[in-house]
Amino acid sequence: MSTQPTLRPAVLITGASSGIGAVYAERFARRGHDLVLVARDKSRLDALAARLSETHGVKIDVLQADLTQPADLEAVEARLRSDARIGVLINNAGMAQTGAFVQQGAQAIDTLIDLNTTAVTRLAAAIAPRLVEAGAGSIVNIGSVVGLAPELGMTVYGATKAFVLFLSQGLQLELSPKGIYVQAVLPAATRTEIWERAGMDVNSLPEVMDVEELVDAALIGYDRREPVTIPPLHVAARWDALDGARQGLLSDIRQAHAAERYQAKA
Ligand SMILES: NC(=O)C1=CN([C@@H]2O[C@H](COP(=O)(O)OP(=O)(O)OC[C@H]3O[C@@H](n4cnc5c(N)ncnc54)[C@H](OP(=O)(O)O)[C@@H]3O)[C@@H](O)[C@H]2O)C=CC1
Ligand SMILES: N[C@@H](C=O)C(=O)O
Repeated sequence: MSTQPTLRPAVLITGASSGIGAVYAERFARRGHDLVLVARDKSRLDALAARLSETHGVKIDVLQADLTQPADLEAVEARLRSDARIGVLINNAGMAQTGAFVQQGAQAIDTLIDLNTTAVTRLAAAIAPRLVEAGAGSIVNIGSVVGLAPELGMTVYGATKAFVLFLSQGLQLELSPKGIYVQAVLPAATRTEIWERAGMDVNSLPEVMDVEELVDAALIGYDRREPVTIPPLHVAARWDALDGARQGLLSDIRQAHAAERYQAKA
């Protein structure tokens, strides 16, 4: 990686070996950012890094890591803590899981939660103090519209993505006043390997977005500093209404007593 000072922060992207992460890598390289690419498949990362650095003239480091493995996760955390050039974290690595809840084994549940929630939180926690100290930087967390409302066969996956949205909104509250931009991106079905990896045929879906269109839309939200970007949502007011209703509900929470409908009848 360059030791030359640069105006553009380096970007660390998890899950950069394919799909959404690989397109983020290409787009940030095109914008002139140096990159740190993270995933398990080193040969794919090396090939992407070689192509992007040759095409765009940026410096690219590859960090092979299985983010469900404690030692690997710690290595990425250490990089985020110590490398002052990294000013943007794209928390993208994730996996899907479908099927009935009663059929899911403990190991599969652990792996899903470790990758989709624990790693996302730990990596944000690793970079945040340094960004706060600098008073600048961005954290982008890739959630999913599946995290907005429960769907049959997606219970644990959806719960992990609801966590990502909640985490992002909490980080916005805490970090925005300190100059940090936090974005939650919520794709719907997008044409990537995630479907095949989870044993699903993407071609059986009625509608699918191309991955380049998804990332380009997410980057428009990023450039506008949107807190929540939902590229497939065609009526933006729907999100405002949902978020507003949640805040409205909070105004009717009274902590001192149970609501009248829960008062024991005399
Ligand atoms: N595609 C879709 O329809 C949607 C996707 N999303 C979200 O987008 C994100 C990216 O997924 P997408 O691009 O679609 O899928 P892909 O399967 O194409 O990409 C997933 C990326 O995560 C990496 N990854 C998987 N497991 C691990 C692990 N244990 N440790 C480190 N890296 C890992 C993979 O690389 P490697 O195998 O080399 O480790 C790969 O680079 C995910 O968070 C997903 O939930 C959200 C909504 C819809
Ligand atoms: N990744 C997809 C589900 O498997 C999604 O979030 O839509």
